[in-house]
Amino acid sequence: MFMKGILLVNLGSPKSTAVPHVREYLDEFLMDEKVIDYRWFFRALLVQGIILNTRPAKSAEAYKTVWTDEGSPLIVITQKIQKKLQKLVDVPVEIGMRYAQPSIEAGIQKLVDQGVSEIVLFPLYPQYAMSTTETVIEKAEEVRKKKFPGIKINYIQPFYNREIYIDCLAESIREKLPENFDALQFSYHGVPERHIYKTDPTNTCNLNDCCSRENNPSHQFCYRHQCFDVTNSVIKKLGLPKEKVMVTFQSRLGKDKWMEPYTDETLETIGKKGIKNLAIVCPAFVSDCLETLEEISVEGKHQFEHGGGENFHYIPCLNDEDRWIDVVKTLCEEKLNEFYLV
Ligand SMILES: C=CC1=C(C)c2cc3[nH]c(cc4nc(cc5[nH]c(cc1n2)c(C)c5CCC(=O)O)C(CCC(=O)O)=C4C)c(C)c3C=C
Ligand SMILES: [Fe+2]
Ligand SMILES: [Fe+2]
Repeated sequence: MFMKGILLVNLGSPKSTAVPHVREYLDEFLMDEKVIDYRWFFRALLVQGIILNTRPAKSAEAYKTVWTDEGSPLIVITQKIQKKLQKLVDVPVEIGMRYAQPSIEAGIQKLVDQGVSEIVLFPLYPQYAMSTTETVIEKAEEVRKKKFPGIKINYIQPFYNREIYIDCLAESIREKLPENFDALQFSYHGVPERHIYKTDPTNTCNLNDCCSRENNPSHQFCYRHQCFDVTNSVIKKLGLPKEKVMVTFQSRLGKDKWMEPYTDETLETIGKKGIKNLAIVCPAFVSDCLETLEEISVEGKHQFEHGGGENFHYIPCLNDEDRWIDVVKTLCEEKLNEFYLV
């Protein structure tokens, strides 16, 4: 009898806010060729020769502002999701991080120690990206082949267009929206434009109208399309007019051209254009983390106020809301059941 289990995978955080730990984490993260997709020599030159000289100290300061007594918000929230899900399913649930600890390997080992040989692995990213879903699957396959050749892994695909997820996100936003707002901004983590072209198997995405066209086969791997699709589906559910909604991309790094418009530049300018009351949500993240709690809630608020805005309202991620745990459960159970079919 094959025993099944679930591995929830998130991005990962440094071990602590100490600069050496942040450096170690950034080194692993940014030396991933699915994240900084230059050839090894140029990646090492950029990451180890330039970025790691200054960024760890700056990032460590940022992490200090969001760190809790229990640790990194991203990891603490992922653990909360694990605990709640574990109460709802009768197979073991563990977590693994793509970078740093607890690793994907440690998560699989914990499952194997409990007798599991068939794993449903859930990359906790609604939209597909080379730097998220793809690198998680690649890493898990590498670990499986090297260390656990006898186990099977079934991967949950990006769920950006699943109705249960859209309903859940829309309801969560509806509950948290302030009574009066001039605009609702959807701020997604950005990626370099090059990544979109690189992962498009059809070579048809022009980073513009193609992302909004219906049924283009490039959509399956187009992060940009998937971000717009989530936005459109959610605002339809909320009954919001398009004129009241903005989509922007945050967290860019380096000198490459990233997807536009940029969140920070938008926040700096919209106040003067008459948007005084802003609500902002970050649906590329299922759990709050440095990029939402510091970059948006704190820095983004300053940028908005600096540019003439008045009321800034950050809408938290789904985190461990019960309705989201139900979605996680449903998506996991679908994949668990597929094991019976093969
Ligand atoms: C949600 C999806 C994410 C995508 C897509 C993504 C791409 C991406 N990120 C970087 C560089 C950095 N990201 C950092 C933090 C970070 N990124 C995500 C998610 C996505 N990244 C999360 C959830 C977090 C937070 C982690 C935490 O511990 O809370 C950081 C580190 C922090 C910092 O120094 O700002 C970097 C660097 C690139 C280059 C990239 C695509 C190519
Ligand atoms: Fe596209
Ligand atoms: Fe990132």
